[in-house]
Amino acid sequence: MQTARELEVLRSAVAELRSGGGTIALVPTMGALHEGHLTLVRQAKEAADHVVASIFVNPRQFGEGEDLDAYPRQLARDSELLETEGTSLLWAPPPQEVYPEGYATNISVAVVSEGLCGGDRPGHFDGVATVVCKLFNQVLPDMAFFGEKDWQQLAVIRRMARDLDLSMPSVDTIHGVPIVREADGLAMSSRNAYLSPEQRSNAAALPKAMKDAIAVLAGGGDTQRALGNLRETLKVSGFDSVDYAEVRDADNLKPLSSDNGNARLFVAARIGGTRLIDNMAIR
Ligand SMILES: Nc1ncnc2c1ncn2[C@@H]1O[C@H](COP(=O)(O)OP(=O)(O)OP(=O)(O)O)[C@@H](O)[C@H]1O
Ligand SMILES: CC(C)(CO)[C@@H](O)C(=O)[O-]
Ligand code: BAL
Repeated sequence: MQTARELEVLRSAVAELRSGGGTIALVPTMGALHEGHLTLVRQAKEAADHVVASIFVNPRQFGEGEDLDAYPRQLARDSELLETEGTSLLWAPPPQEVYPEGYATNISVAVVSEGLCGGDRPGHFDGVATVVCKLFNQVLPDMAFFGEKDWQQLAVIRRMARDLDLSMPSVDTIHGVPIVREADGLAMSSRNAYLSPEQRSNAAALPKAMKDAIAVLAGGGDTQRALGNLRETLKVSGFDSVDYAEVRDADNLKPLSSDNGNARLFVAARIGGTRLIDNMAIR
């Protein structure tokens, strides 16, 4: 597996892969890889001839006071994991390669970015859309893979690809991969590493409380009452606060009645300083 840290090197490595005539799948990440990321890589490998993975902790998607500096960086370990999975090329640029002196462009996707994580993290999805558009243009992949853990992020990226008429990849080849969970149900996330053993054990209350709420909602129970109970359960289970617990349309992310077949439950909650997110279909 080749690692590129400069755009020029990336472009010639991608051209080399292309010269064999095969297809390319891109898997964008911020590193500190876990089984969730590796599942994306495996699905990408099944779908394309070559997998290009990126590792870039994108400063533009972190707000003031967020964990940009603390975010785990473990490039050597991540490279080994990617190589073992048969990744062809790793794109791991330093920040100045992505945002050189004078960089001035922002991509902002309205509507799907509003509320949920977009409400709690102002500017976050501008940062995501901007860097993902750049990654797409840098690699020009035939397809790309993202996790459904970050469901709103996936909706933002698809909206951007549709609105900007992107063709490499086109919106139809932006694939979502179901959430990979730990044995106790907690969605895998690089930020789980911030949790103390006690917090980690308490964190399992999040998927459990969501499943309980879904059982009530799918049975026709009152939405506000079910969401209120979910908030209460999280608080008594060791969570410090709940940023949001909402039912929304799975596709356009507009608020939706829980008896609609396309309804999905979205929750973000904090345990110590760590913010965890999850989402599940209501059915
Ligand atoms: N548990 C998971 N299941 C499926 N996909 C995942 C999972 N965790 C992360 N991903 C996906 O991997 C890609 C890279 O995500 P990222 O590097 O931010 O990891 P993360 O674990 O989500 O980290 P964070 O803790 O910052 O949320 C994204 O498309 C994300 O949705
Ligand atoms: C898509 C992404 C790599 C953009 O920085 C990031 O938001 C992530 O890892 O989910
Ligand atoms: N996994 C989404 C990236 C972020 O939280 O910044």
